[in-house]
Amino acid sequence: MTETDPPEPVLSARGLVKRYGRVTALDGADFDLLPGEVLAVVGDNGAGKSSLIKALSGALVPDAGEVRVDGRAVHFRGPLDARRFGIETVYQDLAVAPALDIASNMFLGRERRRGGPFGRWFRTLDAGRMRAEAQRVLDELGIKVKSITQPVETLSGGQRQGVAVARAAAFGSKAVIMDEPTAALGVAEAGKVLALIDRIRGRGLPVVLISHNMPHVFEIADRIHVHRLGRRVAVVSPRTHTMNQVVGLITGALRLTEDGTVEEVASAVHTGLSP
Ligand SMILES: Nc1ncnc2c1ncn2[C@@H]1O[C@H](COP(=O)(O)OP(=O)(O)OP(=O)(O)O)[C@@H](O)[C@H]1O
Repeated sequence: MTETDPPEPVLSARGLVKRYGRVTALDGADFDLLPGEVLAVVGDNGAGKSSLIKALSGALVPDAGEVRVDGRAVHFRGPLDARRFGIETVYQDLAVAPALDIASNMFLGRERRRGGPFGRWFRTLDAGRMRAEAQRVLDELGIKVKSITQPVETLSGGQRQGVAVARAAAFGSKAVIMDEPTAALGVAEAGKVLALIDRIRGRGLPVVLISHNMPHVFEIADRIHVHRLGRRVAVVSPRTHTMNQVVGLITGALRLTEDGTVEEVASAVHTGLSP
């Protein structure tokens, strides 16, 4: 690789297809996540964004196409397969167990056992170690809570989202994928989640962010993947393109040319169908 070569994507996909009966959710979708970046995925309702990230996180098995990790083809049969590759996903519906405390939530399904015969034979949990580790991750990410032992149901929406994001950041070693992490939050709490994403990027972990919130996307993303009708139609930078242009790409009013500029898509009236 020379200095001018683009970096190898950490996570990528080529030609993904997913059909639900007559509906084509993914229609030959490509995807590339570069090291250390925040990549926003934007698109209209039904464009196939969720289907795309489900394929990348193992929650959906595509009918055709390929997912690659560090350039090598992988075949995820479920979310656990993706996790084994260090790909963690935070879903829109906040997969936390409300009655359990913060530390238990962070280690849900990955509990630490005590060493020695107790851990081995009685499967005794190492609560102290889990609490200490959970606290360390929260501190590192700047998430403030009263106590690591408080039930998650006593937290605000933003704090809960923080716990879900912290869990992904703690276990993700390759990439963190987030589906609308700020959708249900107020302005202040959404700001904190954006700051959290920034810190995760600061630790060198790339983040995929699905969002309908254009100001958030422009605030945090390094690049923007525009999804339309089941496939990637453009990748642009918030530094070189405006929000209006991105909205035009989403609706199909604009398209990206080879040199990276955008142009209006001629309507039927302009295409010679009428004199
Ligand atoms: N399990 C399913 N069964 C049937 N159709 C589905 C299923 N999941 C998604 N679809 C359809 O596939 C298309 C793409 O859906 P998808 O959820 O991926 O889009 P999206 O861009 O994430 O939309 P939104 O922004 O509204 O969440 C839609 O037409 C949707 O109705």
